[in-house]
Amino acid sequence: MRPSPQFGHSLINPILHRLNATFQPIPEGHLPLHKAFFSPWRIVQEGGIDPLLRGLFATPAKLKTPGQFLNTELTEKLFRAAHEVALDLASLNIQRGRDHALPGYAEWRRVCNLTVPEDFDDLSGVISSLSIRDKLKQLYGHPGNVDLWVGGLLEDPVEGARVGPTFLCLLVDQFKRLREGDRFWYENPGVFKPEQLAQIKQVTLGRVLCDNGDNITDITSDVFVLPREQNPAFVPCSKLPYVDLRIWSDCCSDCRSSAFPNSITHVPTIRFRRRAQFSHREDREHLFMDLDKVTDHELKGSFSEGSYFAQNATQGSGEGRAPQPSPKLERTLEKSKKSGRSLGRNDSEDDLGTYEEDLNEQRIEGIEALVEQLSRTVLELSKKVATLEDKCGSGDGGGGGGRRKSVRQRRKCVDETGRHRARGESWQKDPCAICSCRRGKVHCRVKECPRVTCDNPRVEEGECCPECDDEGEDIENARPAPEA
Ligand code: HEM
Repeated sequence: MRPSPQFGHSLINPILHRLNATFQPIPEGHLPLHKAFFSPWRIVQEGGIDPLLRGLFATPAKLKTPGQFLNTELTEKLFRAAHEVALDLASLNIQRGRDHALPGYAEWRRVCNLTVPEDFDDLSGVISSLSIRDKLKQLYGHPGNVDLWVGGLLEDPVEGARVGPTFLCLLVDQFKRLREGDRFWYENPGVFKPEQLAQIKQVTLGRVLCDNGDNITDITSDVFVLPREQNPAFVPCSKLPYVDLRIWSDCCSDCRSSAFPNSITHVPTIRFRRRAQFSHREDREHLFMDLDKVTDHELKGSFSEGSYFAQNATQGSGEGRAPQPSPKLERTLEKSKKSGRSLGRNDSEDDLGTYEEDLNEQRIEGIEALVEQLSRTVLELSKKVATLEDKCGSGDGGGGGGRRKSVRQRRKCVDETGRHRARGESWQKDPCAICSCRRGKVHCRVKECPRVTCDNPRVEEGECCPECDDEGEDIENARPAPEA
């Protein structure tokens, strides 16, 4: 519900504080809000974005008081630089709610199972200031006419919150719906791996400011709490946890193959297990690395070709040089390369067994999905082939002329010399065999010869059967042989 998050307008500070690296005001000084509108040049010429960011986390937000809900920079001078007559943010908020035909404040209280006021005294429990209730009565006449943004904003805050019960209810409901209606919600199973989620959850707004400022080096541990409320007031940015993006690395053991669109690494839905070297320090402990003996430097150096560090390392020696593995680690890597296994915690000359298990696990995870996908494809293709076969073998009935023609063509034959034979055609394949074309297939009958008893039978040219010189002596009558 749009008006409820607009409660944020009541928290806007009329002054933008601008602080230098030691949290002192910059020479150009702080900035009245209306002078900040439509003046991006100030960021370029007046010290960049860092002074503004420091002002946001190191100075208090505006206090919402019964005397002032929105500061006059917003109600009297909004966008004055761009409009001949300045705008009024409060009026805009009220008007926009009416544009959308939103029910009034009292109706929303009903939605939230809160008491519905019949007169303005009924509101004394949630809007304790009598003068405010009187002003409302004067303006609206009846509680049923009060706009949601106005009534919600005027409620006394619930303990521990910056909003009253109505906005609290609507904000909770809104954000709950946003989360539950979002199938890509980052905490949903399958959206991120647990170790990636762990990385995301440790990020703070402070980390975001450190990473996105030009040169913010110190910050409060909790940017929502004033420095004076924290001990120490400021910490170096390096102390705040950061996202380790190596956990998102999708490289399988050979990144070169990922250049080929049909390689296994590009088959959708297949994600390979993360390599042990890319794990958190905590994870690495059970993912084989002997951390007691291997330093972080060695660990980075141990990344093989295609790894994050190898890809980003500057060639050559000197400062940008890629960290090199220690001789011990190199030997271990060499050994694991030869055996085709990944590095293991208990790696030793004699102990090779556990790695094979891990490697298999890694492969099966991808291959199972691939096999499943291929099986589905094969099944679909088989169905299509069966359908086509059905259509072709269903005789001449049905189908268009084109199809009948193709069926007739299919019923032609090709003989042993590669010559086309018409349906029903017969030909002498050789002196002993007569063939014919039937239903697209060549059928041959081989002549059966009579038995001969002479010692030197002869086969005349163009004849099939052997004969003795003494013709007819021992010859039985020829009869057709069964179909070949
Ligand atoms: C200098 C600070 C700010 C200025 C000048 C400002 C100004 C505005 C303006 C002009 C609108 C459009 C009003 C309309 O015509 O309907 C708007 C909408 C809105 N503002 Fe702000 N705002 C500021 C800060 C904030 C903050 C801190 C929050 C919340 C924490 C907030 C929440 C919203 C929301 C939820 C809308 C409605 C957005 C929509 O309709 O899609 N604003 N704001």
